[in-house]
Amino acid sequence: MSAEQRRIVLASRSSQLAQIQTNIVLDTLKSAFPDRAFGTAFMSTQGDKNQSQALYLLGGKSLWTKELEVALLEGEVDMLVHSLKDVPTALPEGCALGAILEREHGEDSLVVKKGYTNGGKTVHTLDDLPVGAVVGTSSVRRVAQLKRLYPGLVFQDVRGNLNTRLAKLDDPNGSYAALILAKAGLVRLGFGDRVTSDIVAPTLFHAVGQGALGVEIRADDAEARRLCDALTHWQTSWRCLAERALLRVLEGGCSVPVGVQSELVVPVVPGEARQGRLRLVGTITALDGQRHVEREIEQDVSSPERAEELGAQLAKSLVESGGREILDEITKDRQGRAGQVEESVVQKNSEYSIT
Ligand SMILES: NCc1[nH]cc(CCC(=O)O)c1CC(=O)O
Repeated sequence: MSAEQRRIVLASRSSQLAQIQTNIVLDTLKSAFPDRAFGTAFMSTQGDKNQSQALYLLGGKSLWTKELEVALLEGEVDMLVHSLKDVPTALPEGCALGAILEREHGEDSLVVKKGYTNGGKTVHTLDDLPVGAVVGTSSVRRVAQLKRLYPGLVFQDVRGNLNTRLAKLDDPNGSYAALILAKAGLVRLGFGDRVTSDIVAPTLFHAVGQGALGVEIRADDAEARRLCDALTHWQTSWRCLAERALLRVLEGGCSVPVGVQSELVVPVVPGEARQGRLRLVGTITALDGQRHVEREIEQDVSSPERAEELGAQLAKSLVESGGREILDEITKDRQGRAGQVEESVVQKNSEYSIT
């Protein structure tokens, strides 16, 4: 290895979860390329700065990524480590997804308040909660899907980083009986023991890309792309590319009530080219939970492009079976309520140091 090799700088948001995720990628790269030099940079984004406005009304799809992309395109950093679910389906000109890492937990989890009981009975699942119990989540996807099945529960917004949210939950004077959070985030932050139960499909379809890490690079950076190949888990990648293709057709970000479930069954045939049977389920739910469309597609795929085609095909089927009306209604509602929210001009973020 030559000494002139450039140092590769990984960057992410400065939240604790983002830093842990960046270090996961850093460690993987270091062990795959022990002779190379790597650095990290952490910065805050629009989403971090605006903690009071409901995510649903903030609207912008690039809340968590824009400032980072500016630094990437200016060549100050080389790889952005994101929770894939926060990455818009359309990337800015010059940016590309270099890697998608293995998804260990795609599902959502219920976290019940410490010491909370329903009339003396332990609460394990949503079914054990009493009518009127307050469940905290800031995701319209979760609220829409769960309102439909649990009309007796009260869903309330909760913001802040995970530590803040858990503190709000456990506050003896607080109003939440439980929270719903992505399992992946809880586990990575070391709060896996707080998971009371998982909430999975068909009760709750998770978000597109949930639980997987994505690495964004400059589209023309061949070296970064090569390093990314060592990070990619192709099975997760094909599943997530299909999920993202579905969302791209629906023109939504992480703040639309679109849920998915995917599975790639790979035949055990040593030496054969990559292939598998991809099953993808997609859902669109009205914000009040009254209408819900659910469609499924299953096919043998032998390339990521084919997986994406399947996702796009499923999106069309969702749109044609009532999804279009639900999405149009949400757009109208949002335009009415968020008229005053301006997309702020994103400037270069100078409050970070590369280490
Ligand atoms: N925007 C929130 C967000 N983005 C990624 C995660 C968790 C990690 C993941 O889903 O990969 C979370 C928190 C949550 O939804 O509970």
